[in-house]
Amino acid sequence: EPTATSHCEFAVSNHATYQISPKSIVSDACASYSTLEKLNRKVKPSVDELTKETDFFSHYRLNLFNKRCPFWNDENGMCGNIACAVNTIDNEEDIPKIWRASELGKLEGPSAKHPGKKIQRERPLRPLQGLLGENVGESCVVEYDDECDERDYCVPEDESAGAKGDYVSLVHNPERFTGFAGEGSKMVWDAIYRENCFQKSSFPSSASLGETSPVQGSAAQDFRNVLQHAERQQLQQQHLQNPNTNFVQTGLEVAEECLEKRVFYRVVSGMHASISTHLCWDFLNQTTGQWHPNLKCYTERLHKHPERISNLYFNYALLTRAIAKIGPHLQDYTFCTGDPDQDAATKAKVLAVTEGAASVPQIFDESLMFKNGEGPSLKEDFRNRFRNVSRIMDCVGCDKCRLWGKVQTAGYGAALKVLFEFDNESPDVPELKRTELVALFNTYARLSSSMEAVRKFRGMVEAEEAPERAGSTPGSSKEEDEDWDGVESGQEDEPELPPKKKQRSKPKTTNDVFHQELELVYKAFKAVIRGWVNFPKTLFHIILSELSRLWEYYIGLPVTPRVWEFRRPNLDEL
Ligand SMILES: Cc1cc2nc3c(=O)[nH]c(=O)nc-3n(C[C@H](O)[C@H](O)[C@H](O)COP(=O)(O)OP(=O)(O)OC[C@H]3O[C@@H](n4cnc5c(N)ncnc54)[C@H](O)[C@@H]3O)c2cc1C
Repeated sequence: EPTATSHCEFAVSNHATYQISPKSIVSDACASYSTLEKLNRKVKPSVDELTKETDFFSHYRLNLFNKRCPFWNDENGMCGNIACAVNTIDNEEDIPKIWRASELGKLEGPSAKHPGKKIQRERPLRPLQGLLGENVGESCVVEYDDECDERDYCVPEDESAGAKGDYVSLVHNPERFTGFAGEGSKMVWDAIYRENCFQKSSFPSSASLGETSPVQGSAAQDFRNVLQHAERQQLQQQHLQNPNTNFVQTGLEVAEECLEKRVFYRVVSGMHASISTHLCWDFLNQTTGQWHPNLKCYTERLHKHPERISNLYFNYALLTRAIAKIGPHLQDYTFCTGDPDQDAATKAKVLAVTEGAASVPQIFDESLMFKNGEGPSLKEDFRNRFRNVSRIMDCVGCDKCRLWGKVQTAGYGAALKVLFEFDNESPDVPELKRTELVALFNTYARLSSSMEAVRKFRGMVEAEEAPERAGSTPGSSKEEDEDWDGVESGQEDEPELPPKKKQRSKPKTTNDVFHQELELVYKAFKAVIRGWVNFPKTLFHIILSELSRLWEYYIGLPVTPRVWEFRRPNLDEL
């Protein structure tokens, strides 16, 4: 199995790298799918314990109701316009009220207002006066310091004057199907993805790590390469005449995706994939009222789009790195001022998670980002866009979706802050606020449970596709698990499958084996022919790039590193 270290380089983002196979490396991160899954199996119990069983991490303070959607005109404040309305099925009137989207989206469980300074002073140990429940340690929940820092990637929840928000229980409001759909959700997702349009000037060519190599490019790509080459030469000429000339190119290079922009997109898409996974896993059939995993929902939204699953795994790698990095800074953190026992227990649980996350080194290398000359302005742009995504969350017209949307954007924001603002060598380390820590660890827990759900869904898909293997428990056939992570499954909460899937399979006939073999031979034949057909084009690109390198050498310029190599074909693609 490829380990994190043996492949720790930025892979080329082409479709083949999205092949969801245990050995594939998640591009832009440095770990294979199976390494990440194995890590998740190890760390998930601690993550669940931390987020479900500690007062500190199971409550979140946010301003859920008093903020206006700043992006489109809505007279009624909270996205009350028709486009934002929650709707899934046409005849909602016909279904019982409790199964309607409007009900499903409502917040559940206890909630409490942020106490004013006076109450905080008078009742330091019970500032919420038992509103979240008698057993909740309020000194673990209330956040006293409301200051925010310009290094934040999210809009701090306490930004608007006066409204400090409410404390809500994350355990009482699981992220699951709510029925929020249609124009309302589409507008929000569209607005979020629009934030990915970075300014061209933010991207110097040196940031274009991992760009598609000419060997795999199209004709348009070749054309771009030639133009870029000419442009680079022109700049170099100018630089020779005037050493003050800036080496930043004028825009052609942004047709390529630079690493930072790709990371931004992947974070958003991975978050979207995680939300989709949860709503498909905890799905309500609004006509029968039954909650169950919805395989069709998963297949349509995720399985048919392996790049979305790849983005989900990428986010897991990114957050794992952030959690591992923050670990040492939490050794001296006080989680509960008024309850030393709970404080110690919470810290022990936090450290179990951070140490688990640190057990696979080099999962993501943040030092490769924002490191060139334009780093600071690019970082600024990156941060502002991320803040905008947080603001867009106020346009989500369903309370529970808005809650989890805000928790997760704050969680990714905190992760980015840890990755890009924490320098372990420097004494100037920004402090993470309570809200940020809660969001960070809960977002990690969301990704962790999405990965587990994807693993089980994958097993269900395989069981559907290969009925002869249906005798084994879905998602945990010994053979498959050994492929994926080298351990036998044994999860007690495997989903119930329809009865037909549980029947023992009939033994394979010679005919079945013959057809399977024939299919493999056909696929191998296709792969060979495809290789032959592509060979002249590949050769042409190799010659072109070598000539260009030769020319650079001849005129005394630094020679561009070679972009092609001999590699064995990837048999996973068969
Ligand atoms: C912030 C937020 C939180 C939400 N939380 C919940 C929730 O908790 N429960 C719930 O039931 N619903 C929730 N929703 C609604 C849910 O995400 C979907 O919008 C809804 O189920 C409708 O789905 P859809 O099939 O129309 O496609 P959508 O998921 O709305 O996707 C819109 C379009 O985006 C593209 N797309 C989809 N997934 C990805 C991806 N991963 N990467 C890149 N592009 C993609 C596709 O082209 C798709 O057509 C939430 C929506 C938002 C905006």
